[in-house]
Amino acid sequence: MKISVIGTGYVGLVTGTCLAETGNEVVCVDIDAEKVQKMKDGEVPIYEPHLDVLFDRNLKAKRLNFTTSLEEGLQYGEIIFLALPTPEDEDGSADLSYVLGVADDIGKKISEYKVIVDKSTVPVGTSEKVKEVIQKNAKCDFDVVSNPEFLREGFAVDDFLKPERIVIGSSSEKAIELMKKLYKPFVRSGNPIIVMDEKSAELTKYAANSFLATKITFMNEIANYCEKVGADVDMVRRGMGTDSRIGKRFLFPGIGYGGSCFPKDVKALHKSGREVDYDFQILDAVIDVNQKQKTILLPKIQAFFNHQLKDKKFAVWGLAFKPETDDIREAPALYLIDELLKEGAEITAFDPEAMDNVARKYSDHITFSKSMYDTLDGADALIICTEWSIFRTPDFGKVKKSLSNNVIFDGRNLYDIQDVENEGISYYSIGRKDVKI
Ligand SMILES: NC(=O)C1=CN([C@@H]2O[C@H](COP(=O)(O)OP(=O)(O)OC[C@H]3O[C@@H](n4cnc5c(N)ncnc54)[C@H](O)[C@@H]3O)[C@@H](O)[C@H]2O)C=CC1
Ligand SMILES: O=C(O)[C@H]1O[C@H](OP(=O)(O)OP(=O)(O)OC[C@H]2O[C@@H](n3ccc(=O)[nH]c3=O)[C@H](O)[C@@H]2O)[C@H](O)[C@@H](O)[C@@H]1O
Repeated sequence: MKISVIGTGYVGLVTGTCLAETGNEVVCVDIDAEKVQKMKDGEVPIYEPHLDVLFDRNLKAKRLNFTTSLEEGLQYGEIIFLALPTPEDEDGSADLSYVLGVADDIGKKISEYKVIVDKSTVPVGTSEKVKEVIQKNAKCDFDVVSNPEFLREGFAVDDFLKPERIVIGSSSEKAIELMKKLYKPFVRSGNPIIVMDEKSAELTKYAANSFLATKITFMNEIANYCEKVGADVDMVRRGMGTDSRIGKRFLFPGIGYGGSCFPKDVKALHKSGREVDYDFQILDAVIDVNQKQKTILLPKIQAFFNHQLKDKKFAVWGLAFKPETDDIREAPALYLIDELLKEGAEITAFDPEAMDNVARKYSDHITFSKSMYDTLDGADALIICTEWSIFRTPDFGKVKKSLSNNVIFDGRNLYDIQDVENEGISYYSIGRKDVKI
């Protein structure tokens, strides 16, 4: 099939590449000319495991193509995916200007039947709005489908190629059949294509993300409570997670959820509720708790250093909002670093992939190191913000020797308490017993 993808960011690039991988001919459109040129030259503009191999293969086979011309994109595909940003607006709602702006162009530029597929995360009722905007100028038939994307950064290729489910929201039999045909190669593992109305599909996406954010936040509260009463959240997590109704995943406490989606999507659903006079009280609490959780290590750091953080030097391991990505959008590490900088501390950081992105934002304030151990030179303490595999089994001898204050503050509970205690290192983590040497 001929496919166009409008917006070649994270979702657009993964969508385009994976659809080319199953034999479709794909044109990806982006307004960022520099990015388009890089992709044409064979460069993958994001760090995403395994994407480079698929990208390279399909680019060389000429099944994957890039352009800055929206007109070309809109003429090309019989199915047109919208993978455009829906960022947080000033009032917390989803900014639909990218999606509706392109919809306006679609109405003016299509001349034969097209299926317009919304892959962006959008509030309930957006597909109706998109339809209306296109309809204003359209001279041919078209259908609008809501097809939310559930991929996770770091596992995006696997999630796209072997999805647990595909949600298709549409009332058009013709569009549903085309979408089923397109997705047939991806459902070989028996996972379902779930067809529903557009509004339910749109809400499924927000409900899934908000539920997962709530699950994490609930565990963060349990962890905070564990500290007050002397329980160990690791034990509680394992005890709870074995109940199949609860499940083991997304129960890991830490310094809050971040990323380009959970924070904005929880806020957008909350705001959408307000618009119809519905108060999502649970989401109010999730937003509030998560905001505080990002700096939950700060009081522990302050107490350890008797509230004298001026000129203290901190080594920070991990900047990305989670491992296996270079994405720093809403990364908890950056919130904690901001607070430490405000108190006059100095930061030397290492992240396997995200340092370039952070350097662009914090060019004058953070020093970056070539290796995790280099950050420790002259540092008073080590702070861990992202659970990259490389941080899981460090040479504790080296860590201890380099740090002047022999203390680790761990926002991701990477180490066994007993192991760190045996090494003679003071250790503060989330929801577990502190080790005070
Ligand atoms: N990043 C993720 O892991 C996931 C994101 N989503 C949703 O997918 C949507 C897109 O997210 P990302 O891919 O992360 O966004 P992104 O910000 O990485 O990429 C968006 C791309 O669209 C381009 N663009 C903007 N206006 C354009 C226009 N008029 N014409 C052509 N290109 C244009 C930008 O230059 C950029 O390359 C959002 O609604 C997001 O919530 C859904 C699932 C996963
Ligand atoms: O809509 C989206 O963009 C995507 O948002 C999330 O994917 P992603 O943001 O890539 O990352 P997650 O793995 O979900 O992690 C999000 C945040 O939660 C945190 N987290 C996750 C799990 C956990 O147990 N504890 C925890 O603190 C992570 O550190 C991270 O900051 C969802 O998992 C995807 O299904 C969805 O498609």
